[in-house]
Amino acid sequence: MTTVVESADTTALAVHARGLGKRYRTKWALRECSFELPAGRVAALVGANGAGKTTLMSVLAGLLQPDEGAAGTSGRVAFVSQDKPVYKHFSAADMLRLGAHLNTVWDQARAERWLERFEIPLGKACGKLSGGQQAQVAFALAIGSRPTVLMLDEPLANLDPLARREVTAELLSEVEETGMTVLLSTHVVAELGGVADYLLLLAHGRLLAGGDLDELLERHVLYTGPKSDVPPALGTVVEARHRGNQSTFLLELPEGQERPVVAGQWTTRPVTLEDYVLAQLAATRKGFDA
Ligand SMILES: Nc1ncnc2c1ncn2[C@@H]1O[C@H](COP(=O)(O)OP(=O)(O)OP(=O)(O)O)[C@@H](O)[C@H]1O
Repeated sequence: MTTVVESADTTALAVHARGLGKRYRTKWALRECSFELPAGRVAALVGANGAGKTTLMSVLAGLLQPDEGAAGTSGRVAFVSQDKPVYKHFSAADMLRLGAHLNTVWDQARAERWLERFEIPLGKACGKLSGGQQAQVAFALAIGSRPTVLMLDEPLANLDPLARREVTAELLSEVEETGMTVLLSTHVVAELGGVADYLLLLAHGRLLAGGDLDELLERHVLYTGPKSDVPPALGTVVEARHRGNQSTFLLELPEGQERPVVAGQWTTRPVTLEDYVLAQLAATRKGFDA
């Protein structure tokens, strides 16, 4: 579903959540979720299957009522849900006409530009387009509504590797051009390096990490060296892996501590988004943080 919501809240923050919680019957899908997403950022919402990403986006988009806490978004919000439905008998051009009819603010040129960029035939019935092409029609519709906050649930899921790279690049240039804020959920974190600058990491319905991505990664370091039960420096072990005679530790450094220099056979390298997310997912799966 593509939904556009006009919000009365026009604070400087693009999205905020305070103590947000949502349950389905008795089971909490989201709990005590608080964060502030500044305007103009590209935020990656990541977490294992069932972590609560869709639930969070649906609450933020106003499609689900929270059971506790509150959330707000500034300006116009467009939400493209995971299934990205388009009317099967409508062509892409018909879908854009529908977008123009349903939205109070509409940028036909921008929507058409997106379709041209990805070589989506305008006249063909959407039902005859591939899954990835249908997703592009849904994105064009969302972009055409000129949102201030664009929320995309698994936008990269149906796309081939090249299209994934091009969609993220295109989103980034839309952000630069329009100043909009993007919140996208994904399992394909490798593609988000250099694109996302803010991270929201959910585990079991709770926000495990949230904030500026550079700052977050800066506080972490990855060590590889001879097999050892303990890391070569002080810090909180996010993940320890032991293979053969080798150990790898991903550490969160104590607040304010400089990156330590380690001697001997240990090597260190900066932590990437993928390193960090995989380590956190592995840790929560093992129950360390659950
Ligand atoms: N309509 C529903 N009724 C009951 N439980 C639900 C419903 N929707 C989601 N849930 C449950 O809420 C939890 C969070 O689901 P959600 O779809 O938000 O996770 P997700 O992080 O988006 O997962 P995925 O990565 O698999 O898409 C899961 O335990 C799920 O089973």
